[in-house]
Amino acid sequence: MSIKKVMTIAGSDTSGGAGIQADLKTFQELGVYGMTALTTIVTMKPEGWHHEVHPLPVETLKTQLETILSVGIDAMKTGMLGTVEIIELAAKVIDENKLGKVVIDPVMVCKGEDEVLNPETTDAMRELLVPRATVVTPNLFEAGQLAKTGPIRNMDQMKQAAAIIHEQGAKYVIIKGGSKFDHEGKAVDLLFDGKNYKLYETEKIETTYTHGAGCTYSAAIAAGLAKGQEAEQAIDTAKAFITEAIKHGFKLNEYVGPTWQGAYRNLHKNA
Ligand SMILES: Nc1ncnc2c1ncn2[C@@H]1O[C@H](COP(=O)(O)OP(=O)(O)O)[C@@H](O)[C@H]1O
Ligand SMILES: Cc1ncc(COP(=O)(O)O)c(C=O)c1O
Repeated sequence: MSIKKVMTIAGSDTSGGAGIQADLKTFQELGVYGMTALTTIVTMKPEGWHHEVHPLPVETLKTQLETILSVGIDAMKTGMLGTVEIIELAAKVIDENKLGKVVIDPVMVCKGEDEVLNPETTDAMRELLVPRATVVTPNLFEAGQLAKTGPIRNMDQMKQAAAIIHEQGAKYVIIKGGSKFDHEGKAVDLLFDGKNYKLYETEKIETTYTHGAGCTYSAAIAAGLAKGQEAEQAIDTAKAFITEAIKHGFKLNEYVGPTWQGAYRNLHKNA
């Protein structure tokens, strides 16, 4: 049996819910082999759980990429990149290795944190990574930033932003309405492939335990692409996977509740 290999270029979430930790758990659950190129380490202050970001030297990232690419990969994803230099490096690696199955999760801030956005990294993401994406997975806020439309409040604005981001070069754009978008009480994501819009509607799960949802979702898409699925099929599975993981999100401490990637396997145990 040949196991497909996926690379994630992302940050380490020391609390285990998001970042490369979420990516690796998702890869494992979906039957692909994960390899990690770490950009940064995020720690949380026990009092108040404020995030502190500890970037790694770019040279260390380069060495990790060399290691992974010497093995070879079937797909890749990006998560928290942090600096323009790292975004440039990711773009270079995609080009030099002719990587064709690329999921870009344009992480801009951590959930619940009011970090100041760095406009330069947003610009670099828009100009260097969106054009190289097979699938780009912005949440509502990130979609507004990439498309430069400002806040997205209704379906027309969501469609407009998706079309603009597609125009920037991504083959598939999926904007995650998630819990923040109000659409008849449903959690709605919008997929645009340049021709058609497809709506993913699921029940809105009443929970705040969604830490790592975005990372998990994009990792699941990358796993599907690695296995040879078409983008839409990979997104269908990723949506079912994340919905189950959110349903089984749990309280880690008084500040945070991660999603549970192990939930999907139970759904299929008796199938
Ligand atoms: N409360 C919820 N109920 C159902 N689905 C949700 C909920 N929150 C997020 N999702 C889904 O989880 C996935 C990740 O979305 P989101 O949490 O918005 O990403 P991010 O972590 O990047 O902000 C999307 O498919 C979104 O629709
Ligand atoms: C390393 C890292 N990557 C990504 C994220 C984004 O997480 P989410 O999937 O909840 O949007 C976080 C948030 O804490 C993080 O620490």
